[in-house]
Amino acid sequence: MLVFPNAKLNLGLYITGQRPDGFRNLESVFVPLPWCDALEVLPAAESTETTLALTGIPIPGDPATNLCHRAYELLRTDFNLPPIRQHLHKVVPIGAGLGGGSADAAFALRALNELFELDLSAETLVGYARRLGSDCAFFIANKPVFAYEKGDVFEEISLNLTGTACKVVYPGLHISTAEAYSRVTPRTPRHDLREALRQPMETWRETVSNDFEDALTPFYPVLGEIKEQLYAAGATYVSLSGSGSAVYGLFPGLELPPKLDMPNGYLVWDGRL
Ligand SMILES: C[C@@](CO)(OP(=O)(O)O)[C@H](O)COP(=O)(O)OP(=O)(O)OC[C@H]1O[C@@H](n2ccc(N)nc2=O)[C@H](O)[C@@H]1O
Ligand SMILES: Nc1ncnc2c1ncn2[C@@H]1O[C@H](COP(=O)(O)OP(=O)(O)O)[C@@H](O)[C@H]1O
Repeated sequence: MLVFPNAKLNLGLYITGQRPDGFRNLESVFVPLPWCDALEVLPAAESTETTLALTGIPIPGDPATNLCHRAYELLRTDFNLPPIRQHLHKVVPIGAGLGGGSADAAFALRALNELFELDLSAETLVGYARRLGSDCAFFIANKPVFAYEKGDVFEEISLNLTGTACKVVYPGLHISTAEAYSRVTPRTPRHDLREALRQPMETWRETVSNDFEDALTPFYPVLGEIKEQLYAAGATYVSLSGSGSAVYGLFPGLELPPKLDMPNGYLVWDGRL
């Protein structure tokens, strides 16, 4: 089975409080971004070992800790799964705030559910996904949601950005999620996010922000430079996604975003949501 795990964008992100379990409470809107990896999941012969082949962008860390493998191991604790062969071709940049690793894990859970006819409901898959990472559960239903608590509890929203031209710029900076959280002091959001997003996109620049962007830009000024470039190119709304370092611009009304020259080593995605 071949699946294409997509990335996500955060529209607004507020760190609202410290939790007793050490994590932070947050509020954000998650939107699917069709920048995709490719993941193949196949049953392997009974006598062979489970394998994971990795191509594309190199993923730091031991492959045994790869989220695709961890998704399989998690289901194997509850179900009698045969050995499998997985091949992940990595395209979405890592540590970019685009949730690529979490998407791989969620799509692996979904693929295993189908391939081995486990008949797990979306709700049950969400339960497994939560155990692999806070972002992971989003990719089970994979549609725009208002996320709160650890970013793993969702409410439907009626926001529709389908077809909006979008440019995502990843400057090659790997910012770990843990580092990003350590730089933010929780506070009450100045604007109600759902209410702000109901207003015309032209107003979002003043009312929709990302607490990580404010905390990280002084340490990584390149984030501010990319933001200025995207606004100068005509974007209506620009923001850091998640904990960075990818910065995106939305260009409603255009077929595709304008071309921009970026330094070598930057990865750029142009397309429509
Ligand atoms: C910041 C967000 C926003 O969408 O996305 P990314 O920028 O990573 O894509 C998420 O909260 C990232 O969630 P995820 O990437 O799944 O993080 P996890 O693996 O669960 O946690 C990594 C580390 O981040 C911190 N963490 C994470 C989530 C949270 N609500 N509070 C935290 O304090 C903890 O230090 C934790 O050990
Ligand atoms: N399949 C995977 N793809 C990307 N990163 C993975 C994967 N499996 C494990 N990881 C680990 O997850 C971390 C980055 O996760 P990712 O979702 O790409 O970033 P972010 O949370 O910033 O969006 C890295 O430390 C990486 O080693």
